Amino acid sequence: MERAQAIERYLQAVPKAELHVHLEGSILPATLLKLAQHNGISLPVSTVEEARRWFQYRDFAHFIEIYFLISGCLKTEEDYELITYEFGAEMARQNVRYAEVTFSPSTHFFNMGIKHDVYFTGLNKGRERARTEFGVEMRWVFDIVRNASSQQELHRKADYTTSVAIESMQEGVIALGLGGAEVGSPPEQFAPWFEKALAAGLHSTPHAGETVGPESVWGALRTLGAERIGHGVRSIEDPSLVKHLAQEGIPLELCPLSNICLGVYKHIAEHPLPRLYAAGVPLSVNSDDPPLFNVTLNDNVQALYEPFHFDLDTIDEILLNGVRHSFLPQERKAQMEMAFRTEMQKLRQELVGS
Ligand SMILES: O=c1[nH]cnc2c1ncn2[C@@H]1O[C@H](CO)[C@@H](O)[C@H]1O
Repeated sequence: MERAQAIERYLQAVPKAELHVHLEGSILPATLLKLAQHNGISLPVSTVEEARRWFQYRDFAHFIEIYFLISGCLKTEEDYELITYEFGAEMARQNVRYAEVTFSPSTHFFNMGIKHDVYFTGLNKGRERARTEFGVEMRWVFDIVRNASSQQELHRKADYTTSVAIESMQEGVIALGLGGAEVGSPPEQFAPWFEKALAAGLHSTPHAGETVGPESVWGALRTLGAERIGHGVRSIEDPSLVKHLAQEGIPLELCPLSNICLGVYKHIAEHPLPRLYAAGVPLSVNSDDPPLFNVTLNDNVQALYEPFHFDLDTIDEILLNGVRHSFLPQERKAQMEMAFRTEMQKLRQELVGS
């Protein structure tokens, strides 16, 4: 029994890097209630307990509905600064040293009327305070929200997201993403914006293969220049795609507990992560929208030990993938991987004895 507890303590303490986590999906419930009240937004819940029960989803569309409501609770620069600062505090609690954090500018600009310099000044003030106070580093992934009521709206949102992402490259934005409901919104139509973003020097990491099958991952690889895939978990359904991902070394940003909470898989024991790993597909473990699933990144990491039964050396390698698959410059990645390895060895001796 105590070995299992020692391993749990080790997995909490070990340094990590996270590549797939949404800022608006990480707002702490108590903070969300305060923001809603302060900004005159009426939510169907008024206590943290009620919020936790509210975070149960009938299906993906229901999740997006709640996600949209939550995004609407943000109004001032201070609100954006607060949620980013608190995100940094949570990183420190999980021993996450580096995170590439997804944010959806078009929801705030078009749906809530918040100007770029309001939300982005807040985001970067919060990011800087978290760096100074907790020693955690964040970079931004701005994602195009794929759902729109018309082609014209889709173009407007994609144009806006891509241009603010390119404009903000010197202030921490490192990649263009693609989020929202995949059903009925295949990746191919977003090729022009990803072409523009890649040409400007941004990286490409669209969501694909989460709520739809392998064809969406093929589409993201072939037409969006995807260097990583958000989720991509349903690649498992196409052996030729699994082989391609392994041979080309294209990383998947897996979020196992998110897939259970959103009904992609019924039980964690049937999640394809072990099969993808065994097939040689590069993968990292991420939390996606932790408070919205009432879990933490460390709960996702713990799943590698129980129920996936990976040994600690393998778990350490999967955690180091969070550094290796990041969009940091090569030398920064090498430094960070070295520092993580040294700390892992020390913690393995101290906490597990092996
Ligand atoms: O797991 C996810 N898949 C797709 N979109 C997600 C996920 N988590 C959060 N979002 C967010 O949902 C919004 C849709 O309007 C987007 O902001 C997207 O980033």
